Amino acid sequence: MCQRLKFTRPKILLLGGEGVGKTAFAVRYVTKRFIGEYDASKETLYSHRSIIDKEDITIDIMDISSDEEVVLENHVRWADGVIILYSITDRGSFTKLDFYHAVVQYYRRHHDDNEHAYSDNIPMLIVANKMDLCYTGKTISTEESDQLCRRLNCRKFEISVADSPDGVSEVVDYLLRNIKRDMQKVASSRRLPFPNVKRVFKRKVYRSKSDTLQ
Ligand SMILES: Nc1nc2c(ncn2[C@@H]2O[C@H](COP(=O)(O)OP(=O)(O)OP(=O)(O)O)[C@@H](O)[C@H]2O)c(=O)[nH]1
Repeated sequence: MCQRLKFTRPKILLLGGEGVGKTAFAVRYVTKRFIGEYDASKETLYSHRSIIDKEDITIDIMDISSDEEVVLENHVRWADGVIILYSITDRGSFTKLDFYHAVVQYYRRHHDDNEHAYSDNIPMLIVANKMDLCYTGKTISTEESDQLCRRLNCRKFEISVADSPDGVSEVVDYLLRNIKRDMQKVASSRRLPFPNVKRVFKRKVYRSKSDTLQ
């Protein structure tokens, strides 16, 4: 179950190793610009208005630079969707994908908070960033990362935040549609008893009408 069923303000969390391009990704999405050097501040929340499938929404994107347990726990529970980035030039950041994936799953499934029920299956994507550097020598191959993403059951996107804003938009739009679909699924499963009640009620009315006619 998910505690938020309204798509008007979806929340996206960016995770990934140091220097993979999380801030560059968020700034690119919000401003369409790539400025090269970014503040390595602890966490920044970016808010951006956009039209998705004719809906006017505000998207919150959280960029955190900490692997502290409590920080990860709070933000994973805050999010409606997660993007895990790695840099194709940094094997350490690729190896960390398993860790972030496990952390997200763990904190969505284990909590003492009875007031909120969190969605276990939060939409999660993997982004291979810095594809503009793919010809420079030691990089993570597409085949290797495909294999890992299949095992983690995550959709992967290969982009270069530096090269163009298109990949970033494609990733965010894809995640937003998945968040929306999940929220609609939960909302309709909560509405389910009502059509059943209606059907039973209609049947009763019909039966009592036909009783009077006979
Ligand atoms: N070549 C190339 N460099 C990139 C790309 N995306 C980001 N960078 C560079 O990578 C460096 C780190 O980017 P950041 O956005 O600060 O990375 P981060 O993940 O937020 O880093 P931390 O907050 O320190 O964890 C910067 O120098 C960026 O200019 C890309 O697609 N290609």
